[in-house]
Amino acid sequence: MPGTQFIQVKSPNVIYGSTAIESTYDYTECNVQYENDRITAVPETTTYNIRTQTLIPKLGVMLVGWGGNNGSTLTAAVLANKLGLSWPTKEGTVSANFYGSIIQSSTILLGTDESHKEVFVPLRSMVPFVNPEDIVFDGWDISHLNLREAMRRAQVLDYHLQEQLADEMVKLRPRPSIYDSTFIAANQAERANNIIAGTREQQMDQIRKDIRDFKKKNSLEKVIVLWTANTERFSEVRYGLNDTAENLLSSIKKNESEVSPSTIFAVASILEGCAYINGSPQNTFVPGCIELAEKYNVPIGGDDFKSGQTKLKSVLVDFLIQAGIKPVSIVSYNHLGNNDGLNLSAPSQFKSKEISKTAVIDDMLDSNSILYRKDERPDHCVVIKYVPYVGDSKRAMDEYTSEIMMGGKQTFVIHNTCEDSLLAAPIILDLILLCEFLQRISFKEQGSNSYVGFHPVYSYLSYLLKAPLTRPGFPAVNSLFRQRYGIENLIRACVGLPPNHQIMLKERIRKMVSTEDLNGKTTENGVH
Ligand SMILES: NC(=O)c1ccc[n+]([C@@H]2O[C@H](COP(=O)([O-])OP(=O)(O)OC[C@H]3O[C@@H](n4cnc5c(N)ncnc54)[C@H](O)[C@@H]3O)[C@@H](O)[C@H]2O)c1
Ligand SMILES: O=P([O-])([O-])O[C@@H]1[C@@H](O)[C@H](O)[C@@H](O)[C@H](O)[C@@H]1O
Repeated sequence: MPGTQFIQVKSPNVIYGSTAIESTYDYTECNVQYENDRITAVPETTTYNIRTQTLIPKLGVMLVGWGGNNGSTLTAAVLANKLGLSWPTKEGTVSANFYGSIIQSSTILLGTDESHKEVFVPLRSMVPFVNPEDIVFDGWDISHLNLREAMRRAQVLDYHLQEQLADEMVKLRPRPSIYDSTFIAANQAERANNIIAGTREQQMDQIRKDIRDFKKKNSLEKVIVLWTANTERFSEVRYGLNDTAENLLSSIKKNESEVSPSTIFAVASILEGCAYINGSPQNTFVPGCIELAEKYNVPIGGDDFKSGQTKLKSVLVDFLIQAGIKPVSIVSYNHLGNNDGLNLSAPSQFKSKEISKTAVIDDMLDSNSILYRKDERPDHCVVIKYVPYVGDSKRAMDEYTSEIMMGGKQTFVIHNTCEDSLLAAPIILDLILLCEFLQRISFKEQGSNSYVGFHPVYSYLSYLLKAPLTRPGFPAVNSLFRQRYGIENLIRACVGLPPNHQIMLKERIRKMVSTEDLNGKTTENGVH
């Protein structure tokens, strides 16, 4: 398989310019109409000119919760790859890699060669992405530990790797952050020694100042802010508080206690023109925050990294229902011993996680009215327990029971050890790289004069998130492979390639042979 040199598409539908790839793409969707008891499908094709800027910006990433297990692990992993580190383990020498990142470690089906062999190429070789090793990291944490101490506290990475990274990681120290003890578990209070004092407006102004300072000090062209801090309880959504952008800004000015730290970070990022991604399950994006992002056209995405137990669920339930098998009972239990688990041991914070872990199958259930009556749901139970000894090595145990033909039952019992931060770190990296890439794409309908970008709610990030935030009025898709196909086929569209349809006619249509091949006589239709 070729290295990661860029794949060139040779077609009249794509031009590789010095600063952009310009493609012409026939986008076809199928509009469904209901007429009494009849359903009608009406295909509709729109031809777009797609422009993908190819100049890669100097990118800065500011992590909220930088000193946590995920934040310190991601920072360490990128640094280890940048330095090309290897380290001894009891199984032998391990080298730094980006396994678990679809952009860094997955491939895409490009087509078939002359021997009909399918050719897969690195996803990142189709269009330019930021090189993770060029990212400049910064961030905030309510804990004052530097990243070397945080990495040690996390107990995620091997000792010999930590030792090699220590001198660089010790230089990184999280900025003071916004702490509100009413939003995260009381058991987090002892960590909170690195805090911005003042009103919500003063705190937001400091966050905005931090972003500008980071950008200027590192001569950055683009900054993305990502929340990987602890799970907050849900904020109340209330008329006059956070239902509109204006009311949300006014509530911050009035120091309203129901405006969460995560929403303040989101507002600060949007006002600074920086994309904001929420890696936790709380409802950071209250309606007023979404409206603000739309008003300033600043990308937002969330919620809650899809890293382990739920990621598997979004595959298994999709497979079962698409196979015409009816899941009737799903029990997802896990225990973990990291600080996230400690925070989640509090009821209000667990509730946020329970919502995101439970809602992930709704779109799949609604997709099959043969198996499920409207609003019929399987028993679905989510349990999370805090067991300090296992640390970041979360132990997930699932039982899926389904009805099969003629009253039969099928039951899966799964034990799934999810190394939480080593699964989440590449997810966070992909959220950053994909979010940055999406900002470089614009569309022009043929015949119109101007190019437009994506709606600021980046639902392409859904593949990486348990509770996908979508544009108001549009449904969430949780099926993992449908989410992945959306990303793949967007990338193909950017270089003028049609979607991967999997019909494979070249193999499956009977071969039309020339009449000379048969018996020297001309037959009517030349068909074998
Ligand atoms: N596989 C996974 O690890 C996974 C998957 C999905 C979601 N998540 C979510 O990601 C988040 C981080 O997970 P983690 O394992 O790194 O947790 P962690 O507790 O190790 O790290 C969170 C960090 O955030 C800090 N923090 C808390 N409130 C803050 C604030 N207001 N401002 C700045 N910093 C703050 C804490 O001091 C801590 O260092 C959690 O919300 C978790 O639910 C994790
Ligand atoms: O992503 P996933 O493994 O389904 O869900 C996980 C939870 O089950 C777990 O308790 C916690 O470690 C993480 O925050 C993550 O959200």
